[in-house]
Amino acid sequence: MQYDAAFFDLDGTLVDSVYDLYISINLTLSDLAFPIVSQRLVESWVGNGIDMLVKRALSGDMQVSEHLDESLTNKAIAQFHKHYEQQVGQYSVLYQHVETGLAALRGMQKALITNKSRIFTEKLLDKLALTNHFELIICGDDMAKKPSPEPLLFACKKLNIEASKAIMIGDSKSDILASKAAGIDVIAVGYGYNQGENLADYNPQYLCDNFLDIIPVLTQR
Ligand SMILES: O=C(O)COP(=O)(O)O
Ligand SMILES: [Mg+2]
Repeated sequence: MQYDAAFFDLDGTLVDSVYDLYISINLTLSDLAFPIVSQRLVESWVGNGIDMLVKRALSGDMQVSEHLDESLTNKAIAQFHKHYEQQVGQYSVLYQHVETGLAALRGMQKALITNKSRIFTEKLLDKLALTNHFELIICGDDMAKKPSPEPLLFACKKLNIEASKAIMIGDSKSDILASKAAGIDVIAVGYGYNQGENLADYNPQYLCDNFLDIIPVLTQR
């Protein structure tokens, strides 16, 4: 087989998690008397971890305002933690064919590499019965976040495989850039949260519109 291990992103790749994030962000914003924001905007801000999501929400923009007050930011992050801890997994669902696809890859080593914090990742994986699919789970607060190649290279080391024998599957440019920097092939999925970017511009080796389409890429000889 061309690949020995598959590294999966979480939000926007395996799980459509935006509604829980949208609710928790707006509860946070209304606690602080900030205007609430649309689900579409929240979706475009997901993918660089929770602190960044909160900062973008306070700024009302993808580009974080340089005038954000530090104590306000810290308060907002703490409020978000409180709300998301209650909310995580309530309305999050697996994308179509994820269960079938992961089952089809039973013999292959799999790691989950997400920018989401560990406390929320574990709850979400548990609620969706995904935990047992993965030999290794690396979260955004364990080490540098994607687009750093660090979590991908760490996974290669832990699973004892060459970068050229691994492939990453993700929905954002962070996943593609991290893979390229690590020398790992990447499948970009077109159904997730692309942060308003055209993923093809980042030249992933493969582009798939459906989770099942990744299986023949992973299992090709
Ligand atoms: O930004 C997040 O918290 C989610 O990140 P992920 O897409 O890497 O799972
Ligand atoms: Mg993602």
